[in-house]
Amino acid sequence: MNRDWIATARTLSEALPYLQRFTGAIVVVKFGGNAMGDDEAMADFARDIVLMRQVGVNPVVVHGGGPMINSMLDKLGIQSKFVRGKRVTDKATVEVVEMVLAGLVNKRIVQAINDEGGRAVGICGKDDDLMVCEADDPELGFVGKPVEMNVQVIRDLYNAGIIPVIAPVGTGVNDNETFNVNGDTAAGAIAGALQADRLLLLTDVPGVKNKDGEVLTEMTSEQVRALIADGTIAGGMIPKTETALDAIEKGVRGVVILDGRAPNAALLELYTEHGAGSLIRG
Ligand SMILES: Nc1ncnc2c1ncn2[C@@H]1O[C@H](COP(=O)(O)OP(=O)(O)O)[C@@H](O)[C@H]1O
Ligand SMILES: CC(=O)N[C@@H](CCC(=O)OP(=O)(O)O)C(=O)O
Repeated sequence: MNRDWIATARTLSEALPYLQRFTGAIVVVKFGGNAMGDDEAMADFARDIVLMRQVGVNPVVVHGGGPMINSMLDKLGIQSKFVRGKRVTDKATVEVVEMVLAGLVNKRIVQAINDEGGRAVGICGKDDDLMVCEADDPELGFVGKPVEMNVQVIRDLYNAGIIPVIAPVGTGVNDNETFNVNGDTAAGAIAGALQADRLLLLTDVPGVKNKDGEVLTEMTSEQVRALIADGTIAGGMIPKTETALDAIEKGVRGVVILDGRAPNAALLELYTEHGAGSLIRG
């Protein structure tokens, strides 16, 4: 018999304890703009999500799209800068952010999942008042900090067999406000409110690296705080690791930062003994 088939059957058989462990689990997957790649990479991601759903997990996708916002802002001649990993967002910018995230990027992911045979429905933090925000910091303009989460809509969707795909655009406490929420922050707030079993943060590096550039496979909250304090964790990795700490404090059982460009990254993490990326636990 073909050796590859035998190896495939063995891999499936070895996955049994993991399949059992994650049946019924709530797994929030943050899909970062840098992890999205081309159509083939998008289809691979979508297939992994559909497979998770097929084997009894409740996947909840929260996405970013920073590079896609950058390219639209460029086309429109609008400048933007980042402070501590977050985009300074004025009125014109927040309109572009909503258009790109809740529109183009959200629907691209929804379509990719549906093309793989799943049932995805795309929403943003405004739908059913899912994510109510306040201004994070006056210096950042319309950047939102989630202050109230109404996650019943997410439960209603996954209980109906649907995969929710969520854009990190929030509503405000006052009427007619729109906030740009960092994708990691939104994913952490959603995972915390759902008391998720896992939060997977898919990005463009294999994990959190130490001073020597080596990936740390397991970390405690304390170790993460030390790496932020001494500057080893910088740029976009700051909101990501802060999100991890916050989510764990809110009751998420484990947060994994991993390379979304690696084939089948999420499946490797959930269903093999090797795992992938950096696992952060209390
Ligand atoms: N200690 C670190 N370990 C790994 N990546 C780091 C670290 N410090 C800073 N980074 C940077 O953080 C980036 C990931 O954040 P970001 O670009 O915002 O990703 P995403 O768009 O996927 O949310 C990496 O590409 C890397 O350049
Ligand atoms: C406040 C803030 O910075 N919001 C982000 C939202 C998108 C995002 O987080 O995208 P990635 O996950 O691809 O980085 C932004 O404007 O770029």
